[in-house]
Amino acid sequence: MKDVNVGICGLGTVGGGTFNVLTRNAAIIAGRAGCNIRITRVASRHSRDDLELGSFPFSTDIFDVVNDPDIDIVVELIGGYDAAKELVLAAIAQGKHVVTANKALIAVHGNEIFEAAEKAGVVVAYEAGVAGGIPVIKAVREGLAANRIDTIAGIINGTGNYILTEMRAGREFGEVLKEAQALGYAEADPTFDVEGIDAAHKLTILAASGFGVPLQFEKAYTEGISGITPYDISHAELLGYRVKHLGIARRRDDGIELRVHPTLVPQSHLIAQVDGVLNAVLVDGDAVGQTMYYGPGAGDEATASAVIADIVDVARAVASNSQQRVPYLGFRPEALEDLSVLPMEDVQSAYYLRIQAFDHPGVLAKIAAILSEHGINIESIMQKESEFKDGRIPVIILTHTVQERQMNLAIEEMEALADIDGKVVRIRAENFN
Ligand SMILES: NC(=O)c1ccc[n+]([C@@H]2O[C@H](COP(=O)([O-])OP(=O)(O)OC[C@H]3O[C@@H](n4cnc5c(N)ncnc54)[C@H](O)[C@@H]3O)[C@@H](O)[C@H]2O)c1
Ligand SMILES: N[C@@H](CCO)C(=O)O
Ligand code: NA
Repeated sequence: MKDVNVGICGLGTVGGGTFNVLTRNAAIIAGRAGCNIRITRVASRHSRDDLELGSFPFSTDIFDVVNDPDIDIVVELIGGYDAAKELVLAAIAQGKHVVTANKALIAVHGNEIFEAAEKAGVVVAYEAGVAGGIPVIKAVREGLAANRIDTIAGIINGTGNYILTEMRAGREFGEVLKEAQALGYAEADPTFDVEGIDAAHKLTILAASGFGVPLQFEKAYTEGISGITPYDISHAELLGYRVKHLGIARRRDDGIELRVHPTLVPQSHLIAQVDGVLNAVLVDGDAVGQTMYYGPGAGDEATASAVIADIVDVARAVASNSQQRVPYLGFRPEALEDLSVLPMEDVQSAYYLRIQAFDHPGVLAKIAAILSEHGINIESIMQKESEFKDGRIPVIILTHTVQERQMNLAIEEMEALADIDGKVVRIRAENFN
């Protein structure tokens, strides 16, 4: 059997997991790949005493991997933008294939990287970057190749889902975030998880590869979970909904909705049942209907599973000298459609609203009149006995689907009423029927 040589850059959570699984399952993997996949070099800022690294060269300089003429595949697991981009472009320039788990890099610099890789005839594979161990890029680019895909939505950040799940059980945000960091789930900068930036990176990649459009991360709408209160989580539950942090991409005739935000989903929907570090991605194709992909979204060996699946794909091509490639974004570059991301005001959604009203006669009628003027229908309304004993009563409303522009105007008018205290809390809601 032929040898295919792999160099790993970055020996942290994912690098360590990749090393361990490739070593432990070498025979199984060789049987599937039809070649021996050998780690012949590792580079990282620090070595790891807990790994049995063996006799191959280890260095602290990642460019030692790129410059090693014997290496066929460079595995980028350092994370971040600048050094990773330099590394990947240098590998491509040397005619080496690249496997990465770095969704930030692909979402922000992917158009440029893929163009360079196409010219050089090398693969840049990124399955581990999207929904961790779930083979969702494989599903979207290959398994669903027959379909026109119009909706991709799901829970695509493990850390955020872990936090929301634990908050539902009454735990405190900061404490749970620290736990997710200790478990190796969180990004180097955990605001990427909590503020939805990481989910927006992944959604950008999913939308591009599912819809066949260029990567447009800078136009994604991103709202995090740091403003979600236990009060709204429990009141959503009373209404039969669960608060989840979702990425939602919709292809419409006039453009693409690309948005990450906390979302109410019916408790009965499969997505509502996805807890902890697990992720789930729902894909709606015109031929197949709705399919859902579920599994661990982060963690060392779960993510390594996806890294190695990409290594196997590339190794098969290297070992058989094949020039056949799956296009980077599922579609040939010349077939990508010039469809741009819609402004958030054009997005359509249902809404959960929490309004702190003073207990004045007629206040409910005024709220209803404002909503009605903007064509917003009420699905249900709940007026709570004041828990604050200060004359304010929370009014909770669930609306039908409406354009965000209309909702913005209605909220502005409600907040201007003397009968209403402070800001109206708004959380979007989706049914995915
Ligand atoms: N942790 C997860 O569950 C997970 C899941 C999917 C994708 N990812 C992605 O995988 C990548 C790695 O994440 P991680 O959690 O393993 O991070 P990590 O911080 O645990 O590991 C990164 C490693 O790279 C090394 N490194 C960083 N920059 C370097 C440089 N310039 N030169 C040499 N070494 C350098 C660090 O010393 C560290 O050992 C990131 O892009 C991340 O977004 C992580
Ligand atoms: N920080 C990311 C890692 C997986 O991409 C998450 O929690 O989902
Ligand atoms: Na994946």
